Amino acid sequence: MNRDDETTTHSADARLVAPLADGEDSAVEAALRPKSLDEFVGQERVRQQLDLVLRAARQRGATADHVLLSGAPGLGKTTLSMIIASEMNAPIRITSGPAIQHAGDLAAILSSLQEGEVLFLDEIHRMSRPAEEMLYMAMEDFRVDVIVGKGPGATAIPLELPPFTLVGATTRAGLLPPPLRDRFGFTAHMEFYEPSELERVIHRSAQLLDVEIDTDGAAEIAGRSRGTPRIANRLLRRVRDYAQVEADGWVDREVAAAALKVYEVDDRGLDRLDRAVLQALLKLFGGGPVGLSTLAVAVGEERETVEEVAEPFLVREGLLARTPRGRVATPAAWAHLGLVPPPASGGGQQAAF
Ligand SMILES: Nc1ncnc2c1ncn2[C@@H]1O[C@H](COP(=O)(O)OP(=O)(O)OP(=O)(O)O)[C@@H](O)[C@H]1O
Repeated sequence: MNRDDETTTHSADARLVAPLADGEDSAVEAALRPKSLDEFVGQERVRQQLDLVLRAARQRGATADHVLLSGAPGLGKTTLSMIIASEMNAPIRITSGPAIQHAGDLAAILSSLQEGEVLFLDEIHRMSRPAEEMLYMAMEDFRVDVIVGKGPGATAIPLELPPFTLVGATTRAGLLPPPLRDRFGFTAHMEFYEPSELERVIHRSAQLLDVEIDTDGAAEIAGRSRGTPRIANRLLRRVRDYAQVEADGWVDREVAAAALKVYEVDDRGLDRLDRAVLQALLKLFGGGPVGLSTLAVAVGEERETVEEVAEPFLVREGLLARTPRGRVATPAAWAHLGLVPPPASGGGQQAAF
């Protein structure tokens, strides 16, 4: 799923549990970002490996190897790139694949880098082909060929670059051409966070935002955050509003649960759209199988919204299965909505999932 897909639908935009940043997130996130590897919660394996890569580079007095970070939105790729720069005591330049449509755009950025600078290229899989090819040489030889002129008279002028560290981020490592993937010295896949890790994220953010929260309150929010720190931080801010107005600013389990009920985020992190999809699947179609288009019409949404915004989380949670014959609810979906599968229909088929 790319950003365009996720942001074109109004349902996706308005969602409290959307993994992509909204305007408010961007304003607050800078204040909540961990500044060092020690402060970065979870992702133990990635953290350990990255720590070694950076320490070794520092000891050698060299620029760190290029790093590729892959994983879903909101798991901390931008944060980690800033940490890499700060651990290497280097400046950072931030850009993204869609912003680099021409090789010349990339040449301009690369030629203005300082020695040792970190270049963070978000959504690297969305860069144009000519820019991508220029990047190969830049990564490997710290050199680019700038083409001057057009047609038979065009000449390539080689341009030396200072050594730099490229940090590429992608939600879809599988879309990267192998020659690009192979040029990264270190590749890290970021996983969704465990509830206990999200609890630590929430406690840390609560402290920075001056929110009083107890362990149970943090656990309640963590369980609804869909494994994603960005969502955890966003839910915390909404709970803070509720607590301020209704509970003297204090957040415990009851306050967190009551707040998130107001915002229609249930105890598993499903929101209204997710539940509408499940409810239609169970109540109107007996648990499926039902075609995606039919399901979308039943919930009054675009096909893409159901497929790209609601379904990935439902599938990940084991509530819905995509089969060649259509969408099918799992036994967990019936249980989650407190419904009993009809004996003669979906129930039997669902046992297979
Ligand atoms: N491991 C972590 N510990 C604490 N906070 C985290 C962690 N990972 C992410 N966050 C917080 O979550 C928010 C989103 O993180 P970030 O912007 O780095 O995600 P991202 O993976 O780059 O997302 P996107 O791809 O959508 O830009 C930030 O506010 C950041 O502080």
